[in-house]
Amino acid sequence: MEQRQQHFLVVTYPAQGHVNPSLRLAKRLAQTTGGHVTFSTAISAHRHMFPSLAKPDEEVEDGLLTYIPFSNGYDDGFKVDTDGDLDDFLSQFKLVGTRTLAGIVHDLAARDRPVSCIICTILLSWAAGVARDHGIPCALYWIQPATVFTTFYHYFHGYEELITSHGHDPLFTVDLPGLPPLQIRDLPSLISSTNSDDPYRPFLVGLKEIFDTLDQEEKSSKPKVLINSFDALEPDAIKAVGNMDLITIGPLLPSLPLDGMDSEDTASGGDLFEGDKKGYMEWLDSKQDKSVVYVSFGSMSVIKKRQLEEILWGLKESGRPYLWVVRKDNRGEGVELEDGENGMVVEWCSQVKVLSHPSVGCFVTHCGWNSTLESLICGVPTIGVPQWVDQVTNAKLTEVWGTGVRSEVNGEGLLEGSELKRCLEVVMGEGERGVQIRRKAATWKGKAREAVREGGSSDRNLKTFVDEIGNNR
Ligand SMILES: O=c1ccn([C@@H]2O[C@H](COP(=O)(O)OP(=O)(O)O[C@H]3O[C@H](CO)[C@@H](O)[C@H](O)[C@H]3O)[C@@H](O)[C@H]2O)c(=O)[nH]1
Repeated sequence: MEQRQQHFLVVTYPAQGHVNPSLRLAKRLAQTTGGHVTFSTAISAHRHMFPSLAKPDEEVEDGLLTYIPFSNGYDDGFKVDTDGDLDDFLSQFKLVGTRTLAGIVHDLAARDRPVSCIICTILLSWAAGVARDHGIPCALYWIQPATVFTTFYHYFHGYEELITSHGHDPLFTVDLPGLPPLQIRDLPSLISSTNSDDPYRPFLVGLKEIFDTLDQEEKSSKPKVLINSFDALEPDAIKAVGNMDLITIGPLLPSLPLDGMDSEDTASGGDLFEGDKKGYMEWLDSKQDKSVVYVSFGSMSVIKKRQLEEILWGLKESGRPYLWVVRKDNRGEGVELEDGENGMVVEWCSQVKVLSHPSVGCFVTHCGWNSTLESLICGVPTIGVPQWVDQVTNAKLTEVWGTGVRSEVNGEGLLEGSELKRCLEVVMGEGERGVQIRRKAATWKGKAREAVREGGSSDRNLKTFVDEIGNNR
């Protein structure tokens, strides 16, 4: 009997840090299998990915992927600060999302394109229920480091009390099986935070649901978790949860800027924000190699006025040219930032292109996992200014790899301009430490590229995963 083509349905949360790695995986799957891949995020993100659609939920076909959005009940988007309670949002998301995703799976089957595997990212554990109801295998795609996965695993399996009871002691060291010693300040903020009013706390409930789902699955088979990381980067963390298969398939980029492939195609193609029209790439062309400081705190961080002023002061004092991404909606009220003599401020850029540019010498980053991987594969050393969730752990990891430094904040949690200036001097200056950091960044660039190259560890892992899904049908 002729084997049916595989059809992966990749489902993701409607945020830039989730859309980018999911879209990259979807494209990789389509190229690897030659089969159908459908990408599905909430309408609130889909409408920004395709701003010219007549209807915000319209299906899109681009020759490689099909894009079909689901509704989560918030088709115009949701912001915690202004639109209400995160708890209500997540419950509604689950309720409406379950129904509308099930509708998509049903419709695809009716169109003779039955889904053979659902892959979902974090915070969407309910998608596993949709898969189960339709008799379809489901895999979790963990879009943060294996170290963070393992940390949460241990937190939910016996270490909660130890971590919580030391929440007030940032320097207390926790030994979690398979991980290097981590201080409380290095653990994801959702579990180390002592602030019981943290508006983001409901995310922890969402994460618990993921691990409950995996525990449930483990009763009948070894759960498979795809991880956007690579073997050489986190060898111990990957093996630290023996009852699950952590399958590294990263670092996934839009189209890999591998040697000979530093093409136009380093744009992600899934931007939820409008790119700045300023000629920042030409501006970079005019600068010397490795001289520019690139500053970006991802898609979500809101930077307060005082913090912006400190950063501006530090950048100016360092005397180095800088390219700084600060969207208007992500800066404190009343803050005006203008292009300076030696610096350019943009609303949104094509980050992988920027990091691939030879004139960029340092990335001042909030350490979102995508930014961390992008800096690694482009060989750009980092100064970590972590804000929340996994970012503190990611900043710690860059120090373990030797590719960056973590900046220190003052008693008010503020990165002072003088500290930024100091870090820039460490990373970009001629001192011994800077030389070593830059050497390590170059080494890890090579290892990251090796992993995703044809025949590399991540490439092999993805192909094996695809074959296993195919064989089990
Ligand atoms: O001007 C810009 C700025 C950013 N980006 C891209 O936006 C993405 C940002 O992702 P990330 O660096 O992970 O930051 P966040 O958007 O903050 O991501 C959220 O999601 C990540 C994955 O779960 C977590 O690691 C972070 O902590 C969380 O804040 C990256 O791919 C960047 O290349 C651009 O293309 N242009």
